[in-house]
Amino acid sequence: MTKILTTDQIRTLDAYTIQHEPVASIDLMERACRAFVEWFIKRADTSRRIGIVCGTGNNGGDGLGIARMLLARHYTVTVWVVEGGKPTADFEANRTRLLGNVILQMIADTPPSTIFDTCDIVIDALFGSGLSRPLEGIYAAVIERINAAAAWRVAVDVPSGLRADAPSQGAIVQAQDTVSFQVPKLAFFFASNAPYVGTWHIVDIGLHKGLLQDTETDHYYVSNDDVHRRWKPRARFSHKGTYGHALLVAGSYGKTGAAILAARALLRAGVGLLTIHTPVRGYAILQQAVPEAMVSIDPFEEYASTLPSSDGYSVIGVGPGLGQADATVKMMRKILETYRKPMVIDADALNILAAHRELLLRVPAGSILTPHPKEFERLAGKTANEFERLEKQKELARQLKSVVVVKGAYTSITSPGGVVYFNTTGNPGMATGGTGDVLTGILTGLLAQSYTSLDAAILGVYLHGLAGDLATHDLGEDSLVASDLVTYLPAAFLKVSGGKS
Ligand SMILES: NC(=O)C1=CN([C@@H]2O[C@H](COP(=O)(O)OP(=O)(O)OC[C@H]3O[C@@H](n4cnc5c(N)ncnc54)[C@H](OP(=O)(O)O)[C@@H]3O)[C@@H](O)[C@H]2O)[C@H](O)CC1
Ligand SMILES: [K+]
Repeated sequence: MTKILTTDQIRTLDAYTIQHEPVASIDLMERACRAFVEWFIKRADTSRRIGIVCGTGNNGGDGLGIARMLLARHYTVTVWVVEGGKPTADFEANRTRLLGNVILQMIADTPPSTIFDTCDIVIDALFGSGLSRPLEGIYAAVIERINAAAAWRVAVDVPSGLRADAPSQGAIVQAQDTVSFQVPKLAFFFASNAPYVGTWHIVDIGLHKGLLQDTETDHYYVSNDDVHRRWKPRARFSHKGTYGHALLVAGSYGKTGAAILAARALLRAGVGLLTIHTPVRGYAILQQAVPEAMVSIDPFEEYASTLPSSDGYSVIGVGPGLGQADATVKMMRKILETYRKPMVIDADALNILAAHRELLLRVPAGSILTPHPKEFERLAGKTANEFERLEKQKELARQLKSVVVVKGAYTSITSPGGVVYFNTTGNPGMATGGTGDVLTGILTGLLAQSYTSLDAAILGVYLHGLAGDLATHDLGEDSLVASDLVTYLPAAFLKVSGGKS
């Protein structure tokens, strides 16, 4: 797992590195500038006219150092400094080092709208992790000009105006790319900040490895290696019983497709045996569409009302296309009163829990809940921003002793212990009906194979998004449909298992 640290933790790491490497602060800044420039010159040649907008803190100091290095590589660079804050020592040191290479353009008042017209690229080095309040006045005016420029906007460390660890207000640079030092910031993982952060990139600036390792955090993001470590190869002498028998309670009249998608994904996730419980109207369709599954037929025609005994199943996945009929609510109540093993609860099953809160506390420990933001709001209440929502998500996971997965651009997975894992696969092509049903199937299939609920969630969410990425590679984003995720799931497993699955 790769850590996401707070700005206070990064500051502590800075100070510790300076003291124990040891390295002078200005030389650590030099390392940051060099790391940024190494990244930058791979993406822009010297024909591109560059503007660098600096504050007077260390983010601005980075900007001056970057200017000096790009000038030395024969780039055309214009440097603006927005006057206002007390210059830091490292800013001054880099201002001195830049003397003679370029005339600094000082900005004291609102600049003309044409100020950045001659720039192909604007590098934002106004503010970084030191931002402590909304930007106003001259800073807001300059940011307005930066955002209006037709240039490619690249932010140094953090887009100016964005708080790294808290909700942001006021003027914020809308960067297409953010090049951040050593670790990403929590704000990068919230959909509402995507217009400011753009695509984020991490460059290593050699902060003290030992302390980095020992620094505790509750926030991680998931990489392929992490997921590979969680995937379990199959033993040679195993049989279908080894891989569990899942019960999928899904489908209602007009929404049998959700049950088909979830069932197919469940099977592709490797479950040993699958039984689908569905109303009469779904029986023939499911037997035809998913021949590998057995079907348990509900006495009701159009929606599920009565579960067969839930014994003998390793896991129950409930929700896709279920509907919220009274008889279905009664069935949910019965399941939650009698079944005590982990469940995967999604879609209408979540909405039933939200509408009948006494049922929420009956969720068996070790379950996985998979709400999208709207379903989460119904479960946990409205929140002002994604930071607040994340705290509620941790609280719900703790309360239910279960894993809560909130689906989104960076799906977040919260453990009962309050640790959060941000997924890093997936793409906008997956914003299409049925992808949630596929995820429910994958998670149920993994849980049936005795993955812990946290491993099943981290592995399953990653595989789901990876299948989407592999599908998009061949099909594009516009035409992606939920069934493609099932089709590409085997390829995702092969990638995660290093070809051994
Ligand atoms: N390990 C690393 O990541 C390294 C990062 N580096 C760079 O350093 C910056 C952080 O630099 P810092 O000087 O701490 O802060 P900023 O440059 O972001 O901001 C400068 C000061 O501005 C003041 N401030 C805060 N909010 C506002 C505001 N809304 N309006 C006006 N001024 C504001 C604040 O001072 P106050 O005393 O006023 O609070 C800031 O100190 C990091 O982002 C990297 O770019 C190093 O180069 C190397 C290591
Ligand atoms: K910045």
